[in-house]
Amino acid sequence: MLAASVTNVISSVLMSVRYKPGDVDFQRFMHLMDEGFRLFTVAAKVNVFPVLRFLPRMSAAYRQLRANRDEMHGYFRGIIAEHRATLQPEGPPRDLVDAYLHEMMLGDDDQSASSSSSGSSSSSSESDSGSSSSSSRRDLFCGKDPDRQLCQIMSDLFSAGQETVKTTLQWAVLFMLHNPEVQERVQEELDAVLGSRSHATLADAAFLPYTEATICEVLRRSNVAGLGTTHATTCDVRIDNHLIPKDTQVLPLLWAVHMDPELWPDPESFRPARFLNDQGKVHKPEYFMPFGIGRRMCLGDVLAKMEIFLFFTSLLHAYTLLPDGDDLPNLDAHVAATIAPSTYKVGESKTAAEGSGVRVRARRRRREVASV
Ligand code: HEM
Repeated sequence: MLAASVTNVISSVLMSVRYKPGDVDFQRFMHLMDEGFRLFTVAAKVNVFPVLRFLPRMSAAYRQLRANRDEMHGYFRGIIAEHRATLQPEGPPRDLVDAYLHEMMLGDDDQSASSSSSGSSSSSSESDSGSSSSSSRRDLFCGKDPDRQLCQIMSDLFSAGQETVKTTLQWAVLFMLHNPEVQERVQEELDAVLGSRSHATLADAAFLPYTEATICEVLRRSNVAGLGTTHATTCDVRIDNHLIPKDTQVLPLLWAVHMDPELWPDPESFRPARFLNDQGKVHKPEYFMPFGIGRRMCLGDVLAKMEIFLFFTSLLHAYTLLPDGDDLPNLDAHVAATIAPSTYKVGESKTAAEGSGVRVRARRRRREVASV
């Protein structure tokens, strides 16, 4: 259920599509995504030891990854074709696909303008700059097959935007089961600020410091993207006594930053108060970096923070999350492209979503509490 909700955010932004959990397209998508993340961890070792690509298991993983990517791109090509057929060139873009198609059309206009001006007049500084901007636009759209670049952008945003937010919410629920006193304090704050309103809006965030601190602690403690992504040194770098030569691939281990006991005393324990100052206001130290840092930090951090806030507050305002039975689910993590919790149940299923990893029943919160 979480996967469907989170997927609908990114798929609306990208291509104005929304899925129901039982949709065949959606099920297939989730399968390709899950398999992709699993195979990626197998195949990624080849980046470090290229000789491994000759092992049958590795080459099979690569072949399957390629087949899955082609299937996904085939689906995206269908969406792009539909968009092209219904595109309003002068209208506001409906989504990212429209915005991209608009840019492509501008690229085509630039190209025809620059070829007609180069045929009719001698070069001027203006036409020089015009042709260089149109050629860079053409480069951006990958020359012969511009839709391929768009398909890849859609795949990247889909996989980066869906898995991370879904997994963070799964951790959030799990930490609430383990820390009922935190859950209760978040609910008290929501009751006080929202009153009888059914859910928070983004404008409420500034008045919910404990809730925001709790979300920060979920992001720190879960380390969903704890391995960062690969970067490279642009010059020789020395750290303590280690020389990292120019052009070395480097993985920023965000997990180590967030679990460093010198920065976060008792780092294993879940304590939202770490992110509150003496006045009870949210304080985020510079070494809190769940979305990375610098120019290539997460492109979706703003969207992700909005989504996590809205989903988390909606859940906790409507439900109290309880463990299924007496035993708490464990906090063991599965390390793949992301760091995810093991499958677990929450209470009994109210909505009987068979096959989902998270089952939220929990009591509907007493409305009289909300109105106090
Ligand atoms: C809780 C949710 C998320 C977390 C924890 C997260 C974390 C990260 C991290 C650590 C990086 C690597 C930064 C670096 O290399 O230094 C990254 C990159 C990226 N993320 Fe996210 N992310 C999240 C959600 C999203 C969403 C919702 C989107 C898309 C809408 C997204 C799109 C991307 C993209 C495109 C990159 C690559 C950026 C680049 O290389 O320039 N992420 N993310």
